[in-house]
Amino acid sequence: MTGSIDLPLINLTNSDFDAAGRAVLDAAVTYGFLYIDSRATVFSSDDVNRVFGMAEEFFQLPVPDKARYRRGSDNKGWVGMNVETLDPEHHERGDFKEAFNIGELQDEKVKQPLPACLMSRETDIARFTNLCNKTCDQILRLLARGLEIPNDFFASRHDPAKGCTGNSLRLLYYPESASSYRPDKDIRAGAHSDYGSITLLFQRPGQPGLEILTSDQKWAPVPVYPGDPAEFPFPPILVNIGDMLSYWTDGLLKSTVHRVVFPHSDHSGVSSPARDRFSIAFFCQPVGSTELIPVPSKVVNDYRREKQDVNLNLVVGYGGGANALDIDQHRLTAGEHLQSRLAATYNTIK
Ligand SMILES: O=C(O)CCC(=O)C(=O)O
Ligand SMILES: [Fe+2]
Repeated sequence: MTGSIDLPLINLTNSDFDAAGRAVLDAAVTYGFLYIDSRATVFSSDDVNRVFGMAEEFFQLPVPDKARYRRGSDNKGWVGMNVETLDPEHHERGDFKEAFNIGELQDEKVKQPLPACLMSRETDIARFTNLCNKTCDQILRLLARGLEIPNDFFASRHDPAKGCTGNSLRLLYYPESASSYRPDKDIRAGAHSDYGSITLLFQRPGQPGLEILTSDQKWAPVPVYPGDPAEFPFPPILVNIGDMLSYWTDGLLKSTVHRVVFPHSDHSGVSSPARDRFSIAFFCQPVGSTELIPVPSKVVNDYRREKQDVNLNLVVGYGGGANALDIDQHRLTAGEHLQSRLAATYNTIK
């Protein structure tokens, strides 16, 4: 473990589009992670709090009630405690968490069975996912700007009008440790890289736990706030690059490995109080048929040439997938990649 990491804080509404594009690209190349300043987003704190409120209500339901909405092969629905194993190589037992996955909406409607406490908030869910889509669109355009390719290169390949994207809104609940918790075996979310293009992560004040694997292979905690909490209406949105953007840019953008741990002892040996953690993740993915071939960018080409020259070894480690690329292989589509990663995570590979 190392000290917590200072990730860049980006204002998406910066009127200097070129400067914002360079800043987003730089963060994506250096860390694969950045914060979006919550003082300048399309979200209000109410938008965010409403979704956390419904998550709290849902996860409090008795297990048999939640089990009626169990995750199916379409990846939608409830995932119970110890069911998903994000890092099967290092953890026998599934992650110490629950989740509820909401698939892509159509015409503002949720296309899966929902319990009453979520169904009655369908309009809030639709509003929130629209805002997530808008935010991802802004980020994808800034990345394209930074890579000096047409601004809509990525955004147009994420357009739901062109086919299913597999975008997913995920409510996450990590209970305070319970009697079944085994410190030697349990982790809240095992080390992994994300599968899609970009992930937006919403966190709550006082509920830390996310760590990222730095380039020197050390775990660095990511604070909920990158500064004084009093300055922000709600915690800045954490954004990370997923495997698909990494494939797409030949590893230039980093799909950084991360995990969620229980609160650590501080340096005086005093443990932080054990608490529940809630988070909301929005996984943004390209349209399923999109081929993940290197983008026509001079910045990417220069990087590829440099990489060949120094014969750089990319890290392919925890959870599988991060930055792995073999462009001579069969051209992977976004849909194929997503299916293979989900199969590995839920142990359905034969
Ligand atoms: O809850 C979190 O902080 C992170 C969750 C995560 O990394 C994931 O679901 O991919
Ligand atoms: Fe993740």
